[in-house]
Amino acid sequence: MIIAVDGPAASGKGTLAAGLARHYQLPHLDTGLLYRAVGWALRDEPDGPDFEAKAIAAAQRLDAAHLGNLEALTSANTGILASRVAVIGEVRVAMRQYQREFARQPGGAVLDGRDIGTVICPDADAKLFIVADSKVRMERRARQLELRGLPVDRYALYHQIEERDARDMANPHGGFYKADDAHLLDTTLLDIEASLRAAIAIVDGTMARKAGL
Ligand SMILES: Nc1ncnc2c1ncn2[C@@H]1O[C@H](COP(=O)(O)OP(=O)(O)OP(=O)(O)O)[C@@H](O)[C@H]1O
Ligand SMILES: Nc1ccn([C@@H]2O[C@H](COP(=O)(O)O)[C@@H](O)[C@H]2O)c(=O)n1
Repeated sequence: MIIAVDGPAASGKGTLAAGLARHYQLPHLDTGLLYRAVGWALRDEPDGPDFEAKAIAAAQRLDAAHLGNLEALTSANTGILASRVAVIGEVRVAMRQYQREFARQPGGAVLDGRDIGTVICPDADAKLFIVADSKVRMERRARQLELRGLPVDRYALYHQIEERDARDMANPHGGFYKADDAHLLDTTLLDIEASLRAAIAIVDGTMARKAGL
């Protein structure tokens, strides 16, 4: 079974995808980490003239087995860099095959990102599109950073999330929208457990319908 989980920044899609993977005992790929790894490779020259060429080269040599530096990869600045490299068509092409192979492994997989249900796995068995109010997303991200002992400027964080959303939604090479057959799940008023219960109910319902039950 392939489960596609998409949604904007800090909507909770990674948390839900990991919970679904545990529940259905499937491997999970956070595809945002791939883009973050390419963005991170460009951290020392974010405004250099060769940004695009270097991003493409970094994407083409990316070894997805080495996404270990989570502290650096999940920082807000790396998120911004990731959204900048993600608008480069050749970067997206270089990432595609790995994601599709991951999805097609025996038994299936859970993938979360922005274009899983639309571009990477349009035939996924179940698709979820996770949303939450921007201020709630900012507050969740702020608490996540505070738990890591990092200083948080909520005003800056809110604008970083908005900037990333705006760039992602305008991405001419993206498929950053809800697929027609994806189920919308708004987690604004749901905690993590309630969101996961709702997501499992959606997946079970989708699979039952497809099996004609
Ligand atoms: N329903 C929820 N209620 C409260 N907190 C949540 C909920 N869902 C996720 N969180 C928390 O919000 C933070 C962001 O969640 P998560 O990393 O899953 O979002 P994401 O959409 O994958 O983010 P990104 O796009 O930046 O990778 C985490 O600290 C997570 O524990
Ligand atoms: N399938 C995807 C996943 C991510 N991106 C880009 O990477 C940025 C970081 O992703 P997070 O999921 O970790 O927030 C994101 O803002 C997108 O620009 C993507 O293009 N496609």
